[in-house]
Amino acid sequence: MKVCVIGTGYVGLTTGVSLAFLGHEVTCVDLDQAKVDMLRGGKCPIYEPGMEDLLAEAAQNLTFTTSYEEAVPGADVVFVAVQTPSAEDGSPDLRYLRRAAESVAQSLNHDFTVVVNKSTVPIGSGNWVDAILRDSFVQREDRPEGVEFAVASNPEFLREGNAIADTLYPDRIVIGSDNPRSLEVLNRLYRPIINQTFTPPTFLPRPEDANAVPLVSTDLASAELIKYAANAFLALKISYANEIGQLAAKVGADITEVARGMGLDQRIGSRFLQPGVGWGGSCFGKDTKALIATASEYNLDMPIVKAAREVNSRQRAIAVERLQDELRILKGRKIGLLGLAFKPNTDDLRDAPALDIANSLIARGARVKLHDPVATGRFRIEQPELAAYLSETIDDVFADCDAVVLVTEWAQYLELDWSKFVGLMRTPILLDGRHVLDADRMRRLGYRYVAVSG
Ligand SMILES: NC(=O)c1ccc[n+]([C@@H]2O[C@H](COP(=O)([O-])OP(=O)(O)OC[C@H]3O[C@@H](n4cnc5c(N)ncnc54)[C@H](O)[C@@H]3O)[C@@H](O)[C@H]2O)c1
Ligand SMILES: O=c1ccn([C@@H]2O[C@H](COP(=O)(O)OP(=O)(O)O[C@H]3O[C@H](CO)[C@@H](O)[C@H](O)[C@H]3O)[C@@H](O)[C@H]2O)c(=O)[nH]1
Repeated sequence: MKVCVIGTGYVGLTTGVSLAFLGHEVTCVDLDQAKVDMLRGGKCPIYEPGMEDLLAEAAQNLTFTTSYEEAVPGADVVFVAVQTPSAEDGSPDLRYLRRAAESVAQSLNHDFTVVVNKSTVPIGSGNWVDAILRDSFVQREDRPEGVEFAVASNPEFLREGNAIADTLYPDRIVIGSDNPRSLEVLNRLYRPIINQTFTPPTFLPRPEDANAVPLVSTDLASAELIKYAANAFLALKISYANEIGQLAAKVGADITEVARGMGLDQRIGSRFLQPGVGWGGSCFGKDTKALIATASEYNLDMPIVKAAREVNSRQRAIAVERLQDELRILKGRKIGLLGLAFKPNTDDLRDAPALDIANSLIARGARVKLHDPVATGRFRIEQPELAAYLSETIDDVFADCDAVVLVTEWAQYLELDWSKFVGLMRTPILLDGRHVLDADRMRRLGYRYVAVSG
């Protein structure tokens, strides 16, 4: 099938490259010429494991352009995957979506095109996009005859760092549509994934437990709400683990053991109970805020979602308090942070806990040293005022340091020979921001091991 994808960020690029890999003819549009140039050269503008390999495997079915006219005409499906960041009042800023929809309408010329919203958007946006498309289309002087289109919602559930596996082997596919023809088109598009009939990429074999993928076919509003409800649930699951973690620290319980004991109950499940400095990234913060903003439009309070947000920001503050408890005075102390990206296997720094922790330490007069195995290039561009604090080497982070915080659990850090670094520190305080290090072993090596919850 002929597919167009608007936006080549984390979601658009993964969607476009994966569909091309499955054999569809895909054209990806982005307004950012630099991104398009990189992608044309086979280079990936984001750090996403496997993406360059998949780009290479799918190259014959893939085109990148800045031109809607080159991409939209003749497409059976147009995915819109532009950013929807938070506006001042917490609601999503839909400017990028509006502009994309207006541009799509200028180039529609096929007998039937499904315009699929993949961006995370407030409930009701499907109808809003439909209205923009129709208004813009009827105003076209060159409006072709016999053109039909319909809007569908197909929320995305990929995790950064795991984007390709989440796309090829998803837990479910959700399609919201009030139009049977759209459903039929999207069913056809996704059939290789739904039935798991494709040959897996060489670098990413099909997991042994991969089964046929459930398709949730529903109305537009329900599909849009599923996305927010799922993200808010995951966010509050982590916040709950962190809230219990604070109590565990007071009563002398081990939150890792508590989370394990809870998670083995299949009704609870062990995933997303990892305690620590809490969640960051471009989605949980923005989407919980948006859910609260949408509910307030209907005079509805969302106390559980609000509490999840509160607990999450408290965790970042607690990390700094733990250091203060250990060192008493933070002014003049040298504190190293290991990990800047909001989680491992990505260079995404959006709402990364490390940024708040670093800024808070600097505000208290500490001298910070920042390290990340992958995200420093992006960090220099996005956080120029903090760039001077970057360390090139792990030795430099530890040298003469009063405390080191493991903020992001990159494999490189977990696999460090920790015995090598303890002697470099002025005081060997190690704050485990993710509860992933072996506390007993670290203590045996001479560290004063402290965790965020405990
Ligand atoms: N990042 C994730 O893990 C993730 C997962 C699921 C859902 N989402 C949602 O998907 C959407 C996209 O997120 P993202 O992280 O991929 O964003 P992103 O910022 O990485 O990428 C958006 C891309 O769209 C391009 N763009 C903006 N306006 C455009 C236009 N009018 N025409 C063409 N290109 C345009 C930008 O240049 C950018 O490259 C958001 O709504 C987000 O909430 C994100
Ligand atoms: O037990 C856990 C699990 C995660 N995290 C943190 O939570 C954040 C989010 O992690 P993750 O969900 O793995 O990453 P994202 O790429 O932000 O993915 C989330 O947000 C996406 C955007 O909407 C959705 O598509 C995904 O389904 C959803 O998991 C990160 O800071 C993690 O460090 C924890 O603190 N404890």
